[in-house]
Amino acid sequence: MDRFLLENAALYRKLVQGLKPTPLPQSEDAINGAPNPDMVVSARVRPLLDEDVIAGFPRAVFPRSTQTAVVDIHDLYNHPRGRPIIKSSNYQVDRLFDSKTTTEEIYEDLVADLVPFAWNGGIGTLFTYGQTGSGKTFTVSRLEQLVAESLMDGSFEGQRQVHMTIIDLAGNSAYDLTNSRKPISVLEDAFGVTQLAGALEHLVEDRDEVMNLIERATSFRRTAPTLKNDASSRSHAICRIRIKDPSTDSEGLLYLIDLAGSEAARDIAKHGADRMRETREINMSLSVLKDCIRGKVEWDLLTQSKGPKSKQKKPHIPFRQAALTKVLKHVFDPSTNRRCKTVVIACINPSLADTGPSRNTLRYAELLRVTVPRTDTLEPNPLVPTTWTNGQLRDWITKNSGTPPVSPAILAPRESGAQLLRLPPAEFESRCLKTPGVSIEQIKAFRSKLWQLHIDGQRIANTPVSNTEESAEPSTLLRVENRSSSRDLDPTASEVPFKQRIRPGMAVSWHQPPESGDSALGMPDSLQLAVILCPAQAGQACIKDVLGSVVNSSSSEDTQNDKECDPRYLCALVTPGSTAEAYEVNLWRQIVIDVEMMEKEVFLEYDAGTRYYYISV
Ligand SMILES: Nc1ncnc2c1ncn2[C@@H]1O[C@H](COP(=O)(O)OP(=O)(O)OP(=O)(O)O)[C@@H](O)[C@H]1O
Repeated sequence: MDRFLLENAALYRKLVQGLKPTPLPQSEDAINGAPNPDMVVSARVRPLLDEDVIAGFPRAVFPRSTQTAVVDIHDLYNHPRGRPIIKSSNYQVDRLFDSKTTTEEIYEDLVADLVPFAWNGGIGTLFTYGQTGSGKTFTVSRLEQLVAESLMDGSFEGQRQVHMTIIDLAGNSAYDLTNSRKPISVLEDAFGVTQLAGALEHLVEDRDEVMNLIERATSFRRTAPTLKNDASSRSHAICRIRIKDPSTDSEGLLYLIDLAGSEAARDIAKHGADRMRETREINMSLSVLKDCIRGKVEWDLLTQSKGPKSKQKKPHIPFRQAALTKVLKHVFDPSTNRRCKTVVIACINPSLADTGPSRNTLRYAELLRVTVPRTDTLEPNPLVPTTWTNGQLRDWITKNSGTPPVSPAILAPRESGAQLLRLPPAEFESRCLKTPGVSIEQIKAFRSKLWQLHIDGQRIANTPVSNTEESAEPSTLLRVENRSSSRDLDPTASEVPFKQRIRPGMAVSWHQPPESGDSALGMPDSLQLAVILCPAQAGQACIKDVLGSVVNSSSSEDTQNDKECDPRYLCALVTPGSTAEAYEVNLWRQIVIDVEMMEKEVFLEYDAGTRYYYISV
């Protein structure tokens, strides 16, 4: 085959030059949806290397100049009756980098965002994959350096402890690359957490420490010669960076993964049995990885979609089927409910000798793409942020984020309204703070405003349009059914001081008398919130609250005293959730609160997506 290609290289060049632009494929995005900003699938076409040029193989992979992120591969085929012919195929990815793009440009475009995302508690994952010799290690090793520089340059808000582990996986065996490639075990503990038993986790404090670890790991990476690349890696190298916030005990994760090369059948044919088995294992783990990536994206889309979820089939995420995906359990297990951003870089060798594997790599890339429903096909509604396109969102940010306005290009470079609502609060804050002059109070009020609009927007979206006057009554009932807010239904209620209109379901902030001992409730001193359940007198004599106090003390001897005191209410405690600014209502942690101890009414809004309550203004 190689001989046929070399003999016809000049003809091939001529035929490719004479090719008329093939009709553009109808963009899948135009039909199905928009690219998903939480899962970006890109391709990088490396330049032809000197050895390719010397061997005489021409370039066969051509990024389209007329259509973004579409690449053509032109193959040369031997025609049985006549001269060789060209067969072309084209592939669509989210982002395409041609041979002139530098790794620094790719970092800025794709990877730079993952670092603050993980710094603020998210899980950022980067994969490079492709045929051996296509530039995976070249790409990921420079990206690792750039991540280390960004992570350690002190530009992010707050203190973090950064821990690094670097392992590699060859088949089902795992090794610690920072500890002389000592074998380790990938285990799931009793709590379902994947443990890398025996792997060292290094606390790193500056860029040089990170770079030393990466260099040490590279030198221990197991390699075996392949036909394509003398230093080909035959294992998946996983660099895990755990970023812990000591003030909240929460942590973000960053995975940088250089996947083992998938070899072409032509190359495998010349291997021994061991290498064949190894190759099969690599290809199997890549296939499980693909199923997990797609499954997770589909799962996320399902949980964000409207409509009865119980009737929709949940995608299967087979993360236990391969050691690679077991290590990445945090990313794929839907029960962990963590926010994830994933970037895939498919590396492409442009040589005509390698069009088969290049086509496979790009086909795999296309399979990883799961588009999100286009918000511009939903009827846009200025009152429903989930229907906003990026343009509408940017416009709203400019007009509603206060003075100075938050830069929409920094806060929402690509996101739609629905996607911005899913941004973790810390990430939202840190993006806003990049606009000079913006204060933290301004950001909190701005975020509350967006959420308030979103919650009101959900009500609008859920309320059927009523055409008749008689329907006014049922529609009010529907509003009550769909309530997700502690606000009084009567819009004029706020004109009356809250202590004169206390009702079940009202949320209040309150302060404990110092003598009652703050620690008894295990609540942060700064915040005491509760939801009113009923007057304390409604409780039976034997009922006690979480502090062990009798709820209805009017049944005791102090009846007369009590009647003279301020009324008291049995309330449910509101406690912070696992993410910033999110709260849980603890119906079974009840406490009696004197009206005198109540400070003000607060509005709690329930978000069905995260199942937490948020305070709105
Ligand atoms: N964008 C690029 N610009 C210049 N040279 C590149 C580029 N990408 C890769 N190369 C060169 O191509 C060769 C193969 O690259 P690399 O080792 O990164 O491949 P690989 O995909 O990691 O292969 P394997 O899976 O076998 O490890 C190297 O010599 C590398 O320097």
